[in-house]
Formats: sequence, C-alpha cells, structure tokens
Amino acid sequence: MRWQISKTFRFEAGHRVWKQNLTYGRGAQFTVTKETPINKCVNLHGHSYLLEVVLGSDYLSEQEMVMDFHHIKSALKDLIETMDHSFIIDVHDPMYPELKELAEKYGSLKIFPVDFCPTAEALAKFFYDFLTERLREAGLLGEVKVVKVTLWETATSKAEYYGE
Ligand SMILES: Nc1nc2c(c(=O)[nH]1)N=C([C@H](O)[C@H](O)COP(=O)(O)OP(=O)(O)OP(=O)(O)O)CN2
Repeated sequence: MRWQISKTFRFEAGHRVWKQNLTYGRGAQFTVTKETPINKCVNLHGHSYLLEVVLGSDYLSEQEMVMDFHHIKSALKDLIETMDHSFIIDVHDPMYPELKELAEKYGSLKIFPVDFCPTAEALAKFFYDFLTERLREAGLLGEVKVVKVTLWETATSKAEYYGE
C-alpha cells in the first residue's frame, strides 16, 4: 500500500477474560512462582480502550485522500457508541446467562455479547472484520483496505491484527 492513514478512537468498557489460566498453556513455563498465580483477568474489570484503525490504498481519491478521516469516524461511530460503557461478554462464558438476566432485570448493565473470549487480540480482529465488512458493503474494498487494527487495553498492553 503506497498510502496508509489512521484514526484512533477511545471507549470505556468492561470485560472478563474467562479463559485466562496462568498455570498452563503457551508461555506458562516463564511464570515460576511458589504460589499459584492469580488469574486476575477472570474478574469483571474495565479498560479505557484505545483503538487505532489503519487504512491503506495505492491510489488517492479525486480529493487526494485515501478516505476522509470523517468517514472513517462515521463508519465506526455506531459500533463505538454501542460498546462504550458496555460490558463485553462471550456468549460461551459460564457467567453469560446470569449477567444477561441481571442486565434484563436492572437495565443498568449494558452487555455487549460476542462469540469469542474478549481478549485484546480477539477484539482487534473483531474491529478489523467489522470495518472490512463496512468497506465491502460500500463497494470500496477494491480501492481501500484495512491494513491493521491496534487495540490498547492498558498503557502497557496492546494487540495488533493485520488480517489474513
Ligand atoms: N495476550 C493477552 N494477555 C492478556 C490479555 C489479553 O487480552 N491478551 N488480557 C489480560 C487482562 O485483561 C488485563 O487487563 C491486561 O493484563 P496485564 O497487561 O497483565 O495488566 P497489568 O495491569 O498487570 O499490566 P502491568 O502494566 O504489567 O502492571 C491479561 N492478559
């Protein structure tokens, strides 16, 4: 891609990484402690998420742009607003049925169900796929592509997704 542009978005949301288990799996050999490590991310907790989407094109439009930043904002606006102050939860999470019930009962728990464990990696792919689909629907995929999506969960942790 000869040009790349990016736009960042902020939103606040809760989640829980219900699959976290620090006692086994990829890299667990590096975590050597006398006590069993605590899986703190299985707790319901929240983040000030920072999302960056990078769009690329080999050709500029007649306006000398990959795409107006304003339109990128518009393409993601509804999704970001829906996710803001929500609790992102995997429908396969054992807590999902009860959280859904609580949400229905009190109306002050805005759940955002997804069908994956909401890690930074999986959420980055989720945004990538969403924006790619929006471009496809608009007939723009031949001209503009989503190059990369980066999602910061904390000031020190982020995931990047580049598509297939
Ligand atoms: N590969 C991933 N690992 C972890 C994820 C993730 O999405 N992908 N998520 C979490 C937790 O949700 C957590 O919020 C972030 O974890 P971590 O960086 O360990 O948070 P800390 O506050 O402890 O960071 P420090 O800056 O190192 O104190 C866990 N792992």
